[in-house]
Amino acid sequence: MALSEAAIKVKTALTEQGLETPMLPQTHTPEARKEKIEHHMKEVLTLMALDLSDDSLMDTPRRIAKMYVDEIFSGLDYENFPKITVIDNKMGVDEMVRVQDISLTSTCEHHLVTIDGYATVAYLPRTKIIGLSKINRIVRFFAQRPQVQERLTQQVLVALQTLLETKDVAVKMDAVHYCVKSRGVMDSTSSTTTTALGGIFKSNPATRAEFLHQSKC
Ligand SMILES: Nc1nc2c(ncn2[C@@H]2O[C@H](COP(=O)(O)OP(=O)(O)OP(=O)(O)O)[C@@H](O)[C@H]2O)c(=O)[nH]1
Ligand SMILES: [Zn+2]
Repeated sequence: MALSEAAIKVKTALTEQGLETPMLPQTHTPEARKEKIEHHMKEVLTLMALDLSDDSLMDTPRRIAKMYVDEIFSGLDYENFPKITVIDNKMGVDEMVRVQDISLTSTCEHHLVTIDGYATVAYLPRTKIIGLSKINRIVRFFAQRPQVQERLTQQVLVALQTLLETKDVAVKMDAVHYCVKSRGVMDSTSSTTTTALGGIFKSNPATRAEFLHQSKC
């Protein structure tokens, strides 16, 4: 399947800015990927001494393969980039558009455990306006990869800057990392905030403050 024009533009911009996830070219179809992952997951679980002949565990390798390829890591494949609706700003909107409390689950690339949080995204329309749900879908696309929160925040910024043809975009994320909560340092209360500010959100203190202080997350 050919990639959409939006997917190609975003991928190119991320690569040029050194913000693309370290990835190899996709060499297998999704079905072939699932088969191979299932095979290797069987080995991993068997090495952990789990009895995969048990009826509750039997399908776990297949479930994990399907979950990786179709769900939590589907954002590694630009064929899954959301269909984007961008329209010309004929009505001349020039005030901040903000979508807040976008729920976000991702996966930490160091431990492959959950990152759970919220994103707030804002932009100042110039020539283009984007369908609101597409902002949530872009956040979700990049969240469905193994991630570090800083890169995820930047990827959403650059994707929107590219599609909206303006630098005036801001992204803030607040998330709990289960690699910090459920293992390792076992801190159950801390959360991490990251911001990526472009254009006027970076250069103008009032716009920056308006975004940072009014965003709930
Ligand atoms: N900057 C950043 N670090 C992250 C993120 N997610 C996880 N990490 C950190 O990645 C680091 C990996 O450190 P290592 O020392 O190699 O791994 P580890 O031995 O499992 O470390 P501990 O978690 O401290 O037990 C840890 O400090 C994690 O907290 C993220 O989104 N951003
Ligand atoms: Zn981690």
